[in-house]
Amino acid sequence: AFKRPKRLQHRPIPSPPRWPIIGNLHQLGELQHQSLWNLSKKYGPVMLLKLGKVPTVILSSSETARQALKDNDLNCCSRPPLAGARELSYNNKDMSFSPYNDYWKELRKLCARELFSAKQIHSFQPIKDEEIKKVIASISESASLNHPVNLTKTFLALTVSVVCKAAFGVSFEGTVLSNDRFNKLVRDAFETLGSFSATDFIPHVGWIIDQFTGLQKMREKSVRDLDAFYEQLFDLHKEGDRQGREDFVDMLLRFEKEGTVVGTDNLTRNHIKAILMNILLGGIDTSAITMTWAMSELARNPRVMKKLQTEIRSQIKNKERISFDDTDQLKYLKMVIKETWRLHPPTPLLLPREVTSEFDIDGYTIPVKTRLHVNVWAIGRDPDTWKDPEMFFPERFMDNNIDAKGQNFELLSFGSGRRICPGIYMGTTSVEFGLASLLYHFDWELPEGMVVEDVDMEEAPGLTVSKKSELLLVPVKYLDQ
Ligand code: HEM
Repeated sequence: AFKRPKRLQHRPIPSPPRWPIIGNLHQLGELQHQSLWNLSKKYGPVMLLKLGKVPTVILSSSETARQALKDNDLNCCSRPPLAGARELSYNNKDMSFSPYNDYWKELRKLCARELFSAKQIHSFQPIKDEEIKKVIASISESASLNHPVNLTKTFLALTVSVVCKAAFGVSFEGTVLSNDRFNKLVRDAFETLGSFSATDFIPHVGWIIDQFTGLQKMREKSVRDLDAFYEQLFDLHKEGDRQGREDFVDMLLRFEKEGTVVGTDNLTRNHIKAILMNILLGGIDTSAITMTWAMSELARNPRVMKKLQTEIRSQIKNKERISFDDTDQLKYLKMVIKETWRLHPPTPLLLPREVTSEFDIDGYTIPVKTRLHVNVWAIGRDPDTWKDPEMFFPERFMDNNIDAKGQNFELLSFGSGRRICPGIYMGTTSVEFGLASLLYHFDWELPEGMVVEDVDMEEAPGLTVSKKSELLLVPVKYLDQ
């Protein structure tokens, strides 16, 4: 048989030893980004794993991430077919898990215009004002009783209510997903999306394993519960029932009725459900997770908390509402949020990409059909990029222009390239507004008997990574108002 001359042979990509059938699956552990980080310290920033039958390359440095997401974006901007995602997205009819095709391109354009534009997001401000008012009133009550507030739940409830009203035009209370159920549903959905499912990796018999481990059952339950929620939303949007401006759901339902073609597809109910899933899962949890991690870091770093509150209080003074112009001036707040994303990127391995044309990274050839993960969590802790990487030190962003908008490969919390998160502005402004409001109105103390070392920073597994234990802090009303 023909053999390539030695000098033209591909260098094999460094790879940990593997077992038959499962390959390297056993090395992943529960917190995959951490296991992969440890492996990359030994095997380098371009590392090949065999996850069952699927060749998977993990990139763990800003330089290798740049080569993939910038220099070769077009060669790797598709998504692999995944069993869990397929069910939750009605056969990949959503934006996040759709392969790279005309439907995805048109859908992204449509959502950019109708949902993610600065104009749309500014139009949601009255909703945010109203919802934050309720949150502040409820925290004030806890403050007067000296009771701790569960900030994990508070942030989730805030983003749920804002997103539901803004994007879905309905009040979340009273829908089939009451708060606590919603919380569990979102975590389960992300866990099923984040677990490496045997169906994807082991041919023919993998699905039996997923039945056995209960993953399939959990997945079916997530799909069923979410479906009931979308159906209720559609009922609430029935013609004639509502007045006022057309919201995002009204618009999608109108497109369905008019037989609108998006790329190659006639928009159907299932397409709409899949798109709503993206907003529900993509838009709510990530922002809430960011705020919870930020407050946890602030609780552990009283110096940073004080400095940030001084900035916020001198900017806001006695204003009744916090505007976009206000948060835009809060330079230290922006640094605190970036530092939070460096250490706690909500989606630590981004969403997986699939290679559609062969290309090279660091001289290694990445073949077609390879699955690609960028370990953003590892990049945020890379000692070659960051001095004292484990330290929470927002001032590190003072002397550089690094931001998270996809141009700086050291900070990739939203990804980069064609698949970059379309909700950057929506997410960033929500996080800025939520944190500024709570830090303006209250000082935050640790519950009685706790010291800063007791704030637990352990992570919970999933496609998005949240803080494992809930964050409880005691609010003290800021009286200088
Ligand atoms: C702090 C907030 C957020 C973070 C950290 C975040 C993070 C991410 C990341 C890492 C990706 C994958 C990028 C890649 O594969 O390269 C992504 C994709 C996506 N995000 Fe976000 N996100 C946030 C907020 C939002 C919001 C508010 C929405 C919508 C309401 C949203 C909707 C989406 C969608 C639809 C995609 C899929 C894009 C595609 O594949 O074309 N995200 N996000």
